[in-house]
Amino acid sequence: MEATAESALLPLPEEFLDFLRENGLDPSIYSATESVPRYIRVKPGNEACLQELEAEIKSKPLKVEWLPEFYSLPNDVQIANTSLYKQGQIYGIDAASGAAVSALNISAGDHVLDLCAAPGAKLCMILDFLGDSGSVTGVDVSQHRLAACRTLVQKYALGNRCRLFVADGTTFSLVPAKHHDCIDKACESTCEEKVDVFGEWTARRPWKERKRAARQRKLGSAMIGSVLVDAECTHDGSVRHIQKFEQWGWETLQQRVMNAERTDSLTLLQLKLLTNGFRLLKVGGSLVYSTCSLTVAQNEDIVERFLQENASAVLQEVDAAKSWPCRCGRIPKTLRFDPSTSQTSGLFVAKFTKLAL
Ligand SMILES: C[S@@+](CC[C@H](N)C(=O)[O-])C[C@H]1O[C@@H](n2cnc3c(N)ncnc32)[C@H](O)[C@@H]1O
Repeated sequence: MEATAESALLPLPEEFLDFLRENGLDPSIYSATESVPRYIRVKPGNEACLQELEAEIKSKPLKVEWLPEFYSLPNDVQIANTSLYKQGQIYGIDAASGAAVSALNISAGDHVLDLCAAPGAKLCMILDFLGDSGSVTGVDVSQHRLAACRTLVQKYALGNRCRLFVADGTTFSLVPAKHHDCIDKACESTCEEKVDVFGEWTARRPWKERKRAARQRKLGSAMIGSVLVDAECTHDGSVRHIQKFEQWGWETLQQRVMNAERTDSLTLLQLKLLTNGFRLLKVGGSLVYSTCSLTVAQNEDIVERFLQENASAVLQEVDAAKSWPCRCGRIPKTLRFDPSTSQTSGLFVAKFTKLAL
């Protein structure tokens, strides 16, 4: 695959540039990678430890003024070997991902559903927001990715308010099929097989608390005030992800990102995940739909189709976004982060609430 003059500065194949043009995306996004820093989030209350980090990496973490607890580092700094990372005091998470979680406006005591939870950076942030009350239910269809999520939750000592399920988010119900009757046949087959594989995981909790949690589970979706649908997508907005194809081979990029059939089935999956997440949301609650794709097909088109099919859904303004370095999507109130506008990874964010009809 040969690079054209236009792509001379970009190590991108012509097919990918065509994909970007077809989706109205500016290829120069991918040349802004040098200016996109690496981001970390500090566990709440641990900001004093940053001096130690500075000494270790020999670079000063810079406060991200628009997002509490976030700091930027030069993009070539590796944090995996730092003692603060190993001790579970800092997280590696892009600022745009942090913004998607912030958009939910979670407060202590909320019950939150994370429908595509693994590997779990956003789920950990939600748990940190909740503090000592409320709960998070994390769901992911991939067993090995959810195992990584579980490891992360344990590392950051956040297990007490979290339960994780290997299940299909398009049919997941809060009360798993293993213990209760399923709502429909499709759910039955998917949930039973998947939930049995991994089961429900929680850290050890006192008996009283478990009893209360079981009561809350019975109340089911009436409790779910916030839902995050960070949907599976082509990841084309993640420049770091796209760069990895240089090693993996550009032909895999063709299969995973540009394959039209795969994209069609992905958009269907995205719509189903959004629809099911919304079904489980209580009236007046908030749902954030996000993807790390920048294509309209996986973002605004999904939002439009979803709004057409769900009369009780309305788009909401993300108030905090007034001070965020992002731009509006094609639909008012939706948000787009990208490397050149935001100096973050690419991310689309739409926030909905549910009306009582
Ligand atoms: C963009 S990633 C989520 C990242 C995660 N929110 C985080 O912050 O680490 C999308 C996830 O969706 C999961 N997924 C794909 N299809 C799914 C489905 N039908 N139900 C639930 N999860 C699914 C994938 O396994 C993947 O882990």
